[in-house]
Amino acid sequence: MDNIPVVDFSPYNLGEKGFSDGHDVDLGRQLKSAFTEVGFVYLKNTGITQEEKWPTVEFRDIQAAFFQRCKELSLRVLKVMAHSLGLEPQIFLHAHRNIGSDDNATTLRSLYYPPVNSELVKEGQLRCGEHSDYGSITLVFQGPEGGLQVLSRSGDFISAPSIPGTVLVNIGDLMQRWTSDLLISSVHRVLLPPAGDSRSRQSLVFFVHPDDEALITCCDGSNKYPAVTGGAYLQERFNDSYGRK
Ligand SMILES: O=C(O)CCC(=O)C(=O)O
Ligand SMILES: [Fe+2]
Repeated sequence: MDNIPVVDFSPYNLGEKGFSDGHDVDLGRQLKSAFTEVGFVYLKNTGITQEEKWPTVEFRDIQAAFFQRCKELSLRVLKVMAHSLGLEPQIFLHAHRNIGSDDNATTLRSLYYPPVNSELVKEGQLRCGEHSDYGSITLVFQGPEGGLQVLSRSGDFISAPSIPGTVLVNIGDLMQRWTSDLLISSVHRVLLPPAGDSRSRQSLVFFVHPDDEALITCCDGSNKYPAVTGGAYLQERFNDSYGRK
């Protein structure tokens, strides 16, 4: 699979109550296949609408409500993931009980990329450098400008444009470790706009992390990676990134 699949999330749409009952095998299979092969998926019919993405008025209240919607969607995705891997359905949810509190590092970030003067651009410059995300999963809401690219297994960068009516979801490094490298945390980047395109770029990104105290052990029972708490893992990654020993 060398493109990012679009998967219909209707069975777990936020408008549907009682998602804890039963599960959709087909949806789980599609999600698992996307996360094992590309590490990214577009979810459609999530219940989060196009309009909700772009809060403009009464920002704080809207932001808090949007955070809550993202949290709920993330928990549903984590639940389907657990099912799809044949794991105890609550395994990921149990480790994400404190999203939105001080004991959990999950954040909603508003990322503004200023306009670029193409005459000043140097060879190889990017809007956002190549990286993978640290946490469990990430929800990405992009504007229409596009520019996001994902490194595929074959070694090529593939475009991940904004697809109206979908939420782009990707696996983070800690989830890859948790699943003993079954689900993949793909490297991605944001390109500069094409020459002459002087638009800014706006995205909203919901980075999901397990609770600081949650103990993450390889879910297949192997000892591929030692157990680590969500908090300690994140601290380690920040230390590496920011050069602190
Ligand atoms: O702005 C985007 O579309 C994605 C940014 C990103 O990958 C990140 O901040 O981790
Ligand atoms: Fe990222």
